[in-house]
Amino acid sequence: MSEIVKSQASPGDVVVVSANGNVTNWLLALIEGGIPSGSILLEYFTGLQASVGFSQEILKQIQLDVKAIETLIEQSHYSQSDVLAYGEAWSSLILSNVLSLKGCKAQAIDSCRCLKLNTDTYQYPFDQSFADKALGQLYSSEPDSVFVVTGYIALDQELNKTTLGRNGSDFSATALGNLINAPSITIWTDVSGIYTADPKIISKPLLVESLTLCEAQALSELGANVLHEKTVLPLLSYKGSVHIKSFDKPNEPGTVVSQEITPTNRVKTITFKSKLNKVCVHSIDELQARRIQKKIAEKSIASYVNGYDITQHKLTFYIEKSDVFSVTSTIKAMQHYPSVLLSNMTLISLVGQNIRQDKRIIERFIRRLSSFDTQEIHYPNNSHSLSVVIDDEHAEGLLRDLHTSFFYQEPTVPIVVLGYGNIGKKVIELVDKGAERLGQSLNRSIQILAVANSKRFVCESNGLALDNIDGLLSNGNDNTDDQIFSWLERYAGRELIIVDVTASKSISDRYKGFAENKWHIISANKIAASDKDYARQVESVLEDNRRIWKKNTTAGAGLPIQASIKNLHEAGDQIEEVSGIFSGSLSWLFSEFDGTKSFTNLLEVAQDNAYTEPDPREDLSGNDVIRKIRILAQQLGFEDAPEDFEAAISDELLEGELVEFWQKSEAINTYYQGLLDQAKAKDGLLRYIATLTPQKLSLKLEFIDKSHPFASLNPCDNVFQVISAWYKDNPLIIQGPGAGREVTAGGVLNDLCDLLRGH
Ligand SMILES: NC(=O)C1=CN([C@@H]2O[C@H](COP(=O)(O)OP(=O)(O)OC[C@H]3O[C@@H](n4cnc5c(N)ncnc54)[C@H](OP(=O)(O)O)[C@@H]3O)[C@@H](O)[C@H]2O)C=CC1
Ligand SMILES: N[C@@H](CC=O)C(=O)O
Repeated sequence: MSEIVKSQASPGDVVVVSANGNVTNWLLALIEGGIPSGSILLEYFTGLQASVGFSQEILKQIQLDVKAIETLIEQSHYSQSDVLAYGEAWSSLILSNVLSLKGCKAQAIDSCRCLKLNTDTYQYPFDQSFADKALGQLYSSEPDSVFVVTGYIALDQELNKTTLGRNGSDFSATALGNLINAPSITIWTDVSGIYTADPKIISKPLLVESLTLCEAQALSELGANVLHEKTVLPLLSYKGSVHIKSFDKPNEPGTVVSQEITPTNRVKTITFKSKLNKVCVHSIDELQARRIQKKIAEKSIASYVNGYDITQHKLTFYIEKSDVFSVTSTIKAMQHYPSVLLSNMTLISLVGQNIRQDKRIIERFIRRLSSFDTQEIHYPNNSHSLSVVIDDEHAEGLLRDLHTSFFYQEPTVPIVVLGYGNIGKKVIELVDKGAERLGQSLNRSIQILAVANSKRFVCESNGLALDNIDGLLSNGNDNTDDQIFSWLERYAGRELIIVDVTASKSISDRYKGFAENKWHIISANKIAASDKDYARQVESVLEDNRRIWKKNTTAGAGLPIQASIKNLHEAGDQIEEVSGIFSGSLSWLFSEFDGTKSFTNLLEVAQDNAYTEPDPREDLSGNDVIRKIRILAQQLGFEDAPEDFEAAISDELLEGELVEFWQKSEAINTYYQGLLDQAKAKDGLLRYIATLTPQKLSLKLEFIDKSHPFASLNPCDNVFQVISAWYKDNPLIIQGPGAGREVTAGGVLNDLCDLLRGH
């Protein structure tokens, strides 16, 4: 410790010390008769003198003090505080002496010279003017010294020595730091700061870099060893910074307690207090209950989960086993009758600024508890903690479970969603609703960094709040020239997922750049995937960069056709043919179109239902299905087969701009009425059928018999009939909705899960 003080302290700095080693416990044992003499103290200090080399005079002084203590105790002529105060006095003498011997001028100071307790003032426990006067004198008489002040001891209002209870030295330190307006206070301890959980139970807890004052206070009220409740008290009015560091690893950053109130809404740490007993006091009113609580607090005894039941007139709380005797006798002395209801209980609490205002944290907490037999959930009087009581036997298991759940999710891979139309909006809605569950099942948190449409984009490095993307986009950044990619440059080379739910060629042209930037891609946009040469180039860069391209929704929306082909292929099956209906919009249109409503009328409905492409001519021209055929052909190894594709509409009806297309409604309706009449005349049905074999890729608008396997589909269904070596006489059929918001967005989320699972 002397090396740390020497390297870090300057003249005028205050170092507050507690008693060395076990000294306070030995002094107590001497007082209580647990040990017959002070020889253990003498042995200890003789050893210490040999190892740290403080002066012989100090050792002699300690020997005299120990003799004096023994005599006082023998004569029963002492106050406990006076005896205990020796521990800190010796400590400050030794440290100041060792510092001086090392060339760092230091003075041992009795804290009773500067710390005097105030009358019952909760917020300002010490007398400021008393401290100002004493410290002012010290600074002027010893301007070039470091002051080594005894902790744990102060004067009471009658100017008698008094002890400050458990962790009293830390309390003295924060109190003195506050009284002298120190720019910073460092609490040196045997751990490197505050951890996400007790390192004795959790093998690899994370260090908490910073705590807000509210978090520190909540933590201290839950019995944290490093930050005692009283220690935090002076910090409520303190303006400087507070650090918790390890004297074993002084160069590590430790934990900072900051005055800033940053509403991070996340769990920072989980506290664990075991071996608690539940005490209950029956038949008392609320005022009596408060008096009991006050009395217990005055005895510096921590009580937890305090609750007064107004209907049953009873007070319940938990205390440490070692405090049971003192608490029950105190209550009995107040003419009430306590009973100890439960023993060996543990209090586990989540702590984080405003976590109680985040229903997802509460839901996750409750969900984790459901697999444990817990005693009671407790909502403390602040919004920064959430507690549960469980028996000691199962407590460590619950702590491990909670710790994994709240801290061991792998860091999120940030996601960017390009396209905020039918599918993009639904994807974000599903992520927003399911992020919690997804995070749990993937053990990764999901975070969307940016969302764009063709005009605007919004971004937030810490993740966007997903419940108001419409509002954010309306005031978002200009994206008319794909400006989002300038913002995204900072992520080049970092893992990121691009979700392309546009139908844009300019975006698909960027896929190679995405791959070069080491970004994963999830596409519902079929343009890049259907261009075999370009797709190969993209795949090759992705492979070099160990990144993934998921594109299941580019054929069959959410149906598992691509995965099934891949699995069969990998398992050794030989696929000979895949045929079926691959257009959701045309499947729906040809099922619904019976002449009662005009075709263009139905086309508008299909568009409203998000079955069509943004430009429905892409569906009618066959382009959309052709893309799907080419995507599947690559997976089947049929990509070089000759193509024979027919549109589902005559070419002249497609000519011109989209508005001109809609102006030709009459001609379009006449065209389809003609086809319907032909189908009826043949007692058949109109279907747009794709067939893939190694010899040919074809797409045709056909009249099929009503008994044909592709005849009786639900409107909008896709059907994929797979004939292979294993599925020869009885083909494999994959059938279901082939277009629509939910199924497609669901498919995109499936891709996301697969990607995050590394499939
Ligand atoms: N609908 C379905 O059932 C299925 C659709 N898909 C595919 O999903 C994709 C999206 O379809 P859908 O949501 O219906 O189409 P929408 O037209 O509803 O949405 C497309 C979105 O992309 C945006 N956009 C266009 N260009 C850009 C750009 N350069 N940068 C950022 N955003 C851009 C549009 O912006 P703005 O709003 O400003 O126009 C719009 O928000 C299509 O590729 C489609 O083939 C795949 C399977 C099924
Ligand atoms: N427009 C497409 C939507 C899905 O890819 C279709 O009709 O199938």
